[in-house]
Amino acid sequence: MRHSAFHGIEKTAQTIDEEYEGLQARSVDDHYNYPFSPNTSDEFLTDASNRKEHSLFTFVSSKTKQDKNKKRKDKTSANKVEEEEPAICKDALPPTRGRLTSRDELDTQFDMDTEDDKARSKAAATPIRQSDLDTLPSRVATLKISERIDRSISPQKKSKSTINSPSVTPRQGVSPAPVSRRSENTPSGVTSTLKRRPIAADRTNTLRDYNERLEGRDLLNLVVVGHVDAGKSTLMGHLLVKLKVVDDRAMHRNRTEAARLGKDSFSFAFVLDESEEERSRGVTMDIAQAQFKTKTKIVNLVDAPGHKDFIPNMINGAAQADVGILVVDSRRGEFETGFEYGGQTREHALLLRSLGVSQLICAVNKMDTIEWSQERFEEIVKKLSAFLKPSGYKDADVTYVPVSGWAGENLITPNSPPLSWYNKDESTSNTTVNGVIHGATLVDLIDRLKPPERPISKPFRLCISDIYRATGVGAGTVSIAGRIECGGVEVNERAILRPSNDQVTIKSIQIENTNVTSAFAGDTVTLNIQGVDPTHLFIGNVICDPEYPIPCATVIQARIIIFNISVPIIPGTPAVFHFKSMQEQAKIMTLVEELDRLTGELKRRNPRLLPKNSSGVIELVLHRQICCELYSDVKELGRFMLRQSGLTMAAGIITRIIA
Ligand SMILES: Nc1nc2c(ncn2[C@@H]2O[C@H](COP(=O)(O)OP(=O)(O)OP(=O)(O)O)[C@@H](O)[C@H]2O)c(=O)[nH]1
Repeated sequence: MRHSAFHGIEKTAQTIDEEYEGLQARSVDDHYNYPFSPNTSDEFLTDASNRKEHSLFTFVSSKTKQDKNKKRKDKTSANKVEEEEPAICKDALPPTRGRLTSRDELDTQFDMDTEDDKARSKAAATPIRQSDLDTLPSRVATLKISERIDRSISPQKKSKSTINSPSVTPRQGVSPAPVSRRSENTPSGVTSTLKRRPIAADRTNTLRDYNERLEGRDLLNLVVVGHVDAGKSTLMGHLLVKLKVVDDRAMHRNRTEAARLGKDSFSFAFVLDESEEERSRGVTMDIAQAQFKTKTKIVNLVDAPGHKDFIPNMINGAAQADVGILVVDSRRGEFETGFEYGGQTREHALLLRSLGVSQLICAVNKMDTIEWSQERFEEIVKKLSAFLKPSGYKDADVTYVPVSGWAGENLITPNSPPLSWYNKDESTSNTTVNGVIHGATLVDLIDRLKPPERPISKPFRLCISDIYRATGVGAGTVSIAGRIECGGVEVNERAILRPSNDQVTIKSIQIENTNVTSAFAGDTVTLNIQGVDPTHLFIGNVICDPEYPIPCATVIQARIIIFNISVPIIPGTPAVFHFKSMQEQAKIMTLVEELDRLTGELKRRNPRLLPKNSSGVIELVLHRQICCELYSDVKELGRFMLRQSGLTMAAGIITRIIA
């Protein structure tokens, strides 16, 4: 199955290409000296509506692998990309110089919810003034969300032409009214919300079915990231072919299509890059999904785009992942472009860690082009590990493997002659030296990944990442897709949509286009639901257990780690709040505390600013309600990222829901 996508993109292919070439051509010095205008003032966002035409990506829609044209037609919603893109390619994140940011720091700091913390939180509950909220620049977000729903969900808009009609008036009858800032549904100052839901006796059977479905394997959600053109899609496409997930006929079609477009070298990438636009440009633009099995794992694969323009889509994919593969191009100059000169290698690795992914396989790709050089492989391993460790990845959780996606070498079979230095002999194989397990193929390394804990005994929560118009499942049914974050759900169960509170019935559940009777935490599913008003449905909404509804919030307190930003964060700093598959306009209203980055101890209360590479507690106001949990309750629904001007400012966790 695939929820790949295509976009209505307002930027031309030419512009993307020019920027990409510019990126490659830029020297180190150019990169570091490039003029940078961070746009941290309100002007940046209030002006955003005027710049709508310049916004690169407004909509994302989806299709399935099996029937993409049909799905495109039926598609009922699209993800929006809310990023304001900078005119420059300066990396959001720093080159390797000392400490950058550490997810470990986040985890350790974030796990320190002491009494002192609670007292601090209480003291910090500064009231938010309405005038503050009114100044929130929101127009762009509002327009985009409205259009998306307008185009996709309302039943009268069936034809593709209507869907794309520019005459659709944003907000007409579909956009929810701006939320009241103190929702009656949300208890003020929530510090813990989540109770364990006892597993009902009648669920034991479905749990047994669930385990049978996994055939004794572990379920793993895996995202593939890396700089543009590192070879992610080719690598994973070829792996799917080798694992016979893609049959010969389909591969033959890909080869013919690639030849027709004059892009023969992309034939394996076409396995995952299915949209016409992706194929003709040779660039992945949105995430693609597939599933494959190894000896010990059932892997839900997400292939993320590498180009910097598509980082929001990459975040969307990474938000669903438990583990990651970071693909780097081993060619001299190409690795450096992605890693050192403002490419996406570092940013993707850091974003993954910030999203909670702690296990990483680094696939050193295109080894066929450098004659499988041991020296070069070791040089790249050294550079990557010097960066990944201070970024929060433990040595034991990172492995490195030399591969060729194009040649299909070292994916599932070892012992290729050029890799004799890697395979060595029996005595040295399977020993780990600095993250290199001699003799291990890519699939071996996937098999070695530790499965994450699945919180199936917590109340059901599914954060919607895609919305379709359901077909063949009865009138009034809508299909939503997403990953179940916790708990489980069964066919015919009732659930509630938050924040609208629509009561819904789960009519059917699909995993990989197959109907199942139940699904549990970790499963990526499509639910066909009845009873929902389609105009209430938005990406980022949560379908949850009606007895234990998820809290909604517009004002939260959070602990953040700040990246290598150019301008310090001050009260009033606007940001785009990236949370699961959604983005929302936000404003940092109050700086509550500055914390010691390493120990998490209080450095000062009410600081005037939070500088780069620091850590602090902030209060954040969101333009619209989001459904979230405290990090201490459900990690996946309690962490977020703040971006601005196309750059990542900070990663954070929700410590308190204020309103
Ligand atoms: N020689 C060689 N070429 C490769 C290898 N892997 C990928 N390529 C080529 O690299 C180019 C880009 O490959 P893609 O798979 O589209 O790269 P990508 O990382 O998925 O690109 P984006 O998703 O757009 O960022 C294609 O021309 C591939 O044929 C490899 O192992 N060896």
